[in-house]
Formats: sequence, structure tokens, C-alpha cells
Amino acid sequence: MPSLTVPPAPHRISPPTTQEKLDYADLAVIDLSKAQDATGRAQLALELSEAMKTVGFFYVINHGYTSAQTERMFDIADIPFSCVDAEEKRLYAAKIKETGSYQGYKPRQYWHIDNGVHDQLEHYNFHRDVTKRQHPEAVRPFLNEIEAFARHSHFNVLHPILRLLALGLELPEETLVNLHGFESVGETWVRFMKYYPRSQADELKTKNVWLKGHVDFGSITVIYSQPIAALQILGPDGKWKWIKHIENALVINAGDAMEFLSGGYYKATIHRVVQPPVDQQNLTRLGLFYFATTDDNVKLVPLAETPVLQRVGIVRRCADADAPTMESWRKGRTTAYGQSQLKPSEEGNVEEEVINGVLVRHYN
Ligand SMILES: O=C(O)CCC(=O)C(=O)O
Ligand SMILES: [Fe+2]
Repeated sequence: MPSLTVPPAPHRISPPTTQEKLDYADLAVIDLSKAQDATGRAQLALELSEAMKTVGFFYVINHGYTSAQTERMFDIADIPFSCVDAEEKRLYAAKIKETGSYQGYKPRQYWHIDNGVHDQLEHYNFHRDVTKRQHPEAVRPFLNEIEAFARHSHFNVLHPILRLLALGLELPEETLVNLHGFESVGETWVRFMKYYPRSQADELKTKNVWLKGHVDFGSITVIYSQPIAALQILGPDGKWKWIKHIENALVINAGDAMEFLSGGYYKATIHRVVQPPVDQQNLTRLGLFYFATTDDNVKLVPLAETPVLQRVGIVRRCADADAPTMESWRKGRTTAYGQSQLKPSEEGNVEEEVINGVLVRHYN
């Protein structure tokens, strides 16, 4: 008889949060349960655009998953790493350079971090249509749940946030939603990510940086909050602040594509990953993400018809005529990341490269 229950996944006990007193970023908390009616959305849009103009990161709570649903997804997220052997992982390695896409595994040590040290994190990426590719055997029983997770992230998180961001620009609510179709051609994807503790020698050579300061290249990144402290954002005062874990919350930020579309109004904030505090240093760190890009054919120029931009002015990183499409931008950023030769900039601790004619900076 076919089973009506979901397949068992090894259950991970969630590690405790750190006891260390860290300098945490003070982020707005957007309560999505208030987005049901127009009055609530208008209020949230104000809170959100304030956060996006200043800090650029915010939390979302009450997004519609129970803690148990989130926990189940973290259990599933570990499977491509702990239940697939090295040989099978190689079969499903992403063809990052050839395709400009991360679909599949990004193996450990693929990226150069600093001083000859390579990363110690692996990720497995699914297009939101999980049937587009084959997946490792251990992952296959969970594909329905992973696709349901993509749909939840898309329709219950991404689209509601895009409606608030459009309202914040005084545009019709569906303006940004219409550029992010679930069925459209475009990359928007689910990522499972696992960071492993590193050697003391690597920590020294990289000054404890696990993933260099960067901005994401897409429009919106949804990070399902997890207990191991390591993510930091660069504040307007030039200081790194830690992101605090909130159970069953989401940590959300905008990437380049949103900065381009909003003419610089919504900031793509620089963030990085560093060695966790002492009481969490021997743990692996499991991440669950939904990375949104616009549809591939969207040209990344400012939505200049917005009254807000007409008032405050538009900041461009390139002339509109030279602006890349989402497809060429995501491919350019993906193939270069961690592989290209970066040039030190005039500013200390910053390295630069040019992608599609646009300057991209990396922060140490
Ligand atoms: O692991 C994290 O918390 C953030 C990772 C990140 O910034 C990225 O994958 O772009
Ligand atoms: Fe990032």
C-alpha cells in the first residue's frame, strides 16, 4: 500500500544559539501576517522602504510556515551533503563556468577566498522547477517537498515582499511581481548550503573570513534564519554587525538587480560570513535559501516612472543603454565569482572587477 506519510529524513538537533555578546545589527521586523489587507500593506511598505533605504537587511516573521515545517526543511537540506558520497556528488556537480548557473553542487574549495585559501563550504542548488534536472538518489524522495518549499518561498514570501517594495516606490502593487514569474524563464532557485569548520592556518590567512564581503547579484535573497552566528553586514558607519538568529524568521536582503531596478533607492547591502563565535566553532553550519532573480529577459534599468525616483533622483551604475539583462548579469556574476583575478582598489580592503561593463566590488 502506498504510504501517505512523507519519507523519513535524519533529524538534526538544532544547535543552541551562542552565549557570546555580539554586536548585532538592529533590523526591522516585517510581520507578514499584516499584509492581508491594503491598510496593513501600506503600513508595512513604509517600514520596509525605510529599512531598505538604510540598513538593507530585514527580518520577516509570520510567513506561514510553522516551526515544524521549517525544521523539516532543514532536515531535508542536509541530505545532499550527509547522504550522498563523493563520487555521486561529482556526477551532479554544477557546470558553473560553462552555464553561468549553480544548479547542482558547488564543491568545497571551488572559490578563492584570500591568500591562497579556498572556501570550505558546499552547496546544492535546485531550479524552482525541480524537474529540470536529475538529482542524487538520496534527494529524490524529497523533491515534492522541495518544490512545495520553492512555491512557499515564491508566493508566500517573495511576491508579498515585492508588492511592499513596489508600494514603497509608489508603483502599482504588481509591478515587481510581474517581473518575477514562477513559470517564466529565469534562474530563481533554492539553495542548501553547508559550511565546515576550517583549519587554524586557514583562519589566520583569511583573518577569519569564510565568505568575502559581497552583494548578491539577484533581486531578493531569502535566508531561513539558523542558529549559528557567522553572517555579518557592513553598516553605513563602516562597521561589521552580526545577524542574530530569530527562530522561524527569515532574513531578507536585496541584490544588485533590485538596486538597478530601483535606481539605487533600495540598497544591495554588503555582507560576509566569518568564523562563528567560540562556543559554536566546532559545528557545521547548515543554510537554507531562496535566491530570486527577475525573469531572464528583464533589462536592469531603473523603473524611472516611479514618482519617488522623480523626487529623490536616480543613481545608476551604468548608462541605461549599456544596462545588462538579468540573464547576462547573473551569468557574468556567477562565472566570475571566486574565480576571477580581482584588482585591489584605492580603498583599503576592497577588491574590484568589471562585469558586463559594471564595476563589482568585494570587501575583506
Ligand atoms: O551563509 C550565509 O548566511 C550567507 C551566505 C551568502 O551571503 C550567499 O550565499 O550569498
Ligand atoms: Fe550573499
